[in-house]
Amino acid sequence: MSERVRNTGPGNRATGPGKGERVADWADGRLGVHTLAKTQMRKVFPDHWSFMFGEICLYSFLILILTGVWLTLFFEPSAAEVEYNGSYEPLKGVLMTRAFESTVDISMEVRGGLLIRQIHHWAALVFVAGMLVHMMRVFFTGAFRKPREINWLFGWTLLMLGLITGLTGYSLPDDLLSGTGIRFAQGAILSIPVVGTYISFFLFGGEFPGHDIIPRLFAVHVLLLPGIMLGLVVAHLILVFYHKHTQFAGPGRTERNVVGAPFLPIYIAKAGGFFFLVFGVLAMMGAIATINPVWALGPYRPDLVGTGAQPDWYLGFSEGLIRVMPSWEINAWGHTLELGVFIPFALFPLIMAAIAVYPFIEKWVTKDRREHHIADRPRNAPTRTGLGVAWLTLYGVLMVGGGNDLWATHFHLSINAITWFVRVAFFVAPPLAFVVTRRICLGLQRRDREKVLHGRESGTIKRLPHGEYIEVHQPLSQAERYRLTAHEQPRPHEVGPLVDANGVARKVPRSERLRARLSHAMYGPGSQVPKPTAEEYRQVHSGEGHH
Ligand code: HEM
Ligand code: HEM
Repeated sequence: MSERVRNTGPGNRATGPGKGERVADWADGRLGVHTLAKTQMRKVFPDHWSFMFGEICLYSFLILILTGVWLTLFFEPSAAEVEYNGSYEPLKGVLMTRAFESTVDISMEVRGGLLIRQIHHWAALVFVAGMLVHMMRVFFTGAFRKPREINWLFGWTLLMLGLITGLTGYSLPDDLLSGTGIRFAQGAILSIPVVGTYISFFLFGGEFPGHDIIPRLFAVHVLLLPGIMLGLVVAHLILVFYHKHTQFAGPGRTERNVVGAPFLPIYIAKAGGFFFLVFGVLAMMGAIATINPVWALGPYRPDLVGTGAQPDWYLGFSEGLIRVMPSWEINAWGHTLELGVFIPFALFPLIMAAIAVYPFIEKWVTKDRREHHIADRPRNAPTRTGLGVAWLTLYGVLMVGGGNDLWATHFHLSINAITWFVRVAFFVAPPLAFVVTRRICLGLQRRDREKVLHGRESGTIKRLPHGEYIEVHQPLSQAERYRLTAHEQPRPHEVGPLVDANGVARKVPRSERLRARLSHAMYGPGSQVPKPTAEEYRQVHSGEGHH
């Protein structure tokens, strides 16, 4: 016992450094980890429930890698045709690709195979959902502002790569549903003017479906995209560390400090626990909720399409774009331009790109070059919040379009009526959502103002001696009043007088006028309720002192 203590302990003057210390010294001399750990491990992270979404992305991504590597041990990305002879009776004697057969084998023969497959698929759905919610959290709190614009772009790239990784994974098992997905993608590629056919032949190694696409998608799915994503995730997290996390306004919190718990030991314990929680929930979903039962769908055949064929949820909006688009087609000089497919195909990246460039547009409008480490409350940026909700509404409307068949069968509606509803809602719903959201934000700002000036409604009604009824208001704490009034209320940008002092017309570039107009939309009188001033507060609370 005493031997062990002597060898592994910190050591003393008589015995010199302990073994553990020597190993640590050796490693530190080569990696410099001590200095790194000393500066980084005590890094402080602020706490808020919405900061958990980034962690959900991270953990589901790790779970995808773990389960994905396991799946590669059994999955065979081969389009070679085989006759099924496994244990699942209904498929006996059916011709299929080896890819499909190996997926059925993973589900039926490999011990725990179905569970891992299902965890992988559920994790993919949660991963993309996590990214969308995390992105919207960052958007609504303005956490993309300087210095985090590049990290916003890293994140956005992760989202795009996540969508493609999901699509390539979904296509691997070569069941009827995934084959339909590949066919859909090929149709979209074919619609590209001039080069569409060439690209399709290049990707598929000849006519659709061919023998090459599954092995190619496999390499892309298990190696190329996860590799790039892993690198980007590391870069993303290094930047989160480097910039420090944003925090919500509160007493003692400034643009120059971070108030929260240290990474080690508090955050690492919380994060570790949360990882297992996410893993546990995904394992439970994988265990109890069937997802992609490929054996019931059967192998892919180019001449068949199953009813109710749907992509995974996150691609529902691209499906919607295609389904609701009128089938416009132009035939000229012996060529066909398939606008009914090409326009939606081109709109898809544009809708996504709008979100990528937003921070730069906002910066151009506000001309704000300062760093921002205090997160906005969404209500205090009504125009931005309105735009975010409008974007989400568009996404939602298109998802309804993508599932038009399911809406029709489940709610006994006409599919044409749904298609027309989506066509109209595509143009009407986002602006409507924008206006309604802005009004709600302004209403909430007004409520904050009331609360600061008059306190919180207590629900207690009092009758005064002269007969008047009043509701007793409880004053807010000083900390709460600070929280509700800490935000800035910038003035909109003005173009200034259009004639100079000598009465000569001043040239104002069109871009400047546009900027001033947008700036008014963001910060004009209709976009923010003036927050109470100290003078107003004093007036309300001087003398009469009650509600
Ligand atoms: C694989 C996907 C992703 C992972 C693993 C990930 C992970 C994280 C984590 C753990 C944080 C710190 C905690 C938090 O704020 O939630 C964070 C912050 C951040 N993420 Fe992501 N993220 C991903 C995707 C995205 C996307 C899609 C965007 C935006 C388009 C984005 C933009 C940001 C920004 C700007 C921050 C800094 C936020 C702040 O300081 O308030 N991330 N990310
Ligand atoms: C970013 C992350 C990833 C996403 C979104 C994703 C998504 C998917 C999806 C939706 C499927 C279809 C599952 C099914 O059969 O129902 C799939 C299959 C597959 N994935 Fe992934 N995956 C990811 C990462 C990985 C990684 C890192 C690997 C391996 C290193 C991997 C290996 C596989 C394999 C071998 C299959 C085919 C087996 C099967 O379908 O059961 N995946 N993936």
